[in-house]
Amino acid sequence: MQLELAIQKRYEQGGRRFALDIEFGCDTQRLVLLGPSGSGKSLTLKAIAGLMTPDAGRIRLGGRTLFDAARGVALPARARKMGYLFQDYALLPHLTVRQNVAFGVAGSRWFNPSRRVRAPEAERWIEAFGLGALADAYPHTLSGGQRQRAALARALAAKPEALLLDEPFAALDAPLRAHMRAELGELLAQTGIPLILISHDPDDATAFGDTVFTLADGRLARQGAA
Ligand SMILES: Nc1ncnc2c1ncn2[C@@H]1O[C@H](COP(=O)(O)OP(=O)(O)OP(=O)(O)O)[C@@H](O)[C@H]1O
Repeated sequence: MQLELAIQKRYEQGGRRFALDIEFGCDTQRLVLLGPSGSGKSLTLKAIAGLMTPDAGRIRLGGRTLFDAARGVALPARARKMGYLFQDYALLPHLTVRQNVAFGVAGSRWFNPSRRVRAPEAERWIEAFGLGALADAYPHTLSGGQRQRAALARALAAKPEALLLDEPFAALDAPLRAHMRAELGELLAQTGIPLILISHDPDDATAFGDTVFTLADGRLARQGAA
């Protein structure tokens, strides 16, 4: 993955100010952005996904210009084809695991997959994450780890250009966290899908940080973990 990013964004609201001013380049398959709460990690990830528009700068990924303020380029989020996973897993609560994963395959928010239909691409990921026995279950009946697996299956079923993960293991207990890290590592190696992961946890940098950048107060504080 070749990622070049240089973005600026200012917020001023109710007397609070935040200025994001980040610039880095990376050419490894896996990138981890570390930093304390409020350092600008989620904003940076959202800018890559197309969910936040910087005031200035540019973002290029794999030779594609996703954003270039000076040239008036800002690809819409859907055209960027990122598998973005929020902290809260973002499964659709009224759909079963199978329907949630199939929703990822269809890649359209207007598509309403039937409970009976089995899309081969969805079944592949349900299988890969060991979710077969839970395929007809609804998200509120699953454990944190099971929801995490279902959300990852859904994101990967859409064949994303890159997987963008926001604190993916924060809600899991320590043994499950280690297990999910290993599982995700294997899947990334098998599929070759690039990963950008943001976290507070230095163990995520050890596991996935081919390149690690540490942010502090909206800026790049250093290359590597603290
Ligand atoms: N829409 C917004 N309007 C105003 N300020 C915002 C907005 N979005 C984010 N911020 C501010 O930008 C700063 C960085 O936020 P960001 O979500 O990127 O932090 P983070 O490093 O991901 O933190 P955490 O680890 O807690 O998720 C915070 O101080 C936040 O309050």
